[in-house]
Amino acid sequence: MNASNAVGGENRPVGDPEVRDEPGFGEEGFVRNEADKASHSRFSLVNAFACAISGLLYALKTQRNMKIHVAAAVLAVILGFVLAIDPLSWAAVAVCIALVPAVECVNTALESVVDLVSPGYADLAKHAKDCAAGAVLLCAIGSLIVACAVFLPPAFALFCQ
Ligand SMILES: Nc1ncnc2c1ncn2[C@@H]1O[C@H](COP(=O)(O)OP(=O)(O)OP(=O)(O)O)[C@@H](O)[C@H]1O
Repeated sequence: MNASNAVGGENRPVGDPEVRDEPGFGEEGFVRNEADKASHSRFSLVNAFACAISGLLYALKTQRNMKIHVAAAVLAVILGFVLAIDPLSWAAVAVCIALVPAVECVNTALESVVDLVSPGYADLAKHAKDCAAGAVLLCAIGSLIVACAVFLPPAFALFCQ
């Protein structure tokens, strides 16, 4: 299947120079096609970071769950300082803080691709989205267990002394 887009209801290849200048393709109409990838001419490390940050911001803006993950991460960091957790506990908290939003980003990416290729109902689309949501749920449950293991003992010690 050829990569294409539907600006203004038309389907044209993403490498079409006219498409690059149209709204909806980044502020500078930035789109990479196969020729760009082969030449590596237009894609610096800064571009790569900018795209990654743009993806994180997109997920944060559009996904309610992402906002919840970020709020939980902020709460975990505050609790970590208040309860003076040890370095190993900080490492466990840091892994959870990175892992859950990362999986949510992958979930968001998968939802976007599914919506692109299957705008109407399809059993496979349902399974794909449900599995991705399941992955987020598993990570969130694991992180909750880690949070209980890390924060509950020092919290009890603090309030029961
Ligand atoms: N094209 C489709 N075909 C079949 N079922 C779909 C389709 N799109 C969505 N669904 C069903 O609706 C659910 C919610 O999909 P939606 O795209 O609204 O994700 P969401 O509300 O952002 O979910 P999440 O909370 O996991 O981010 C999916 O898990 C799936 O069961």
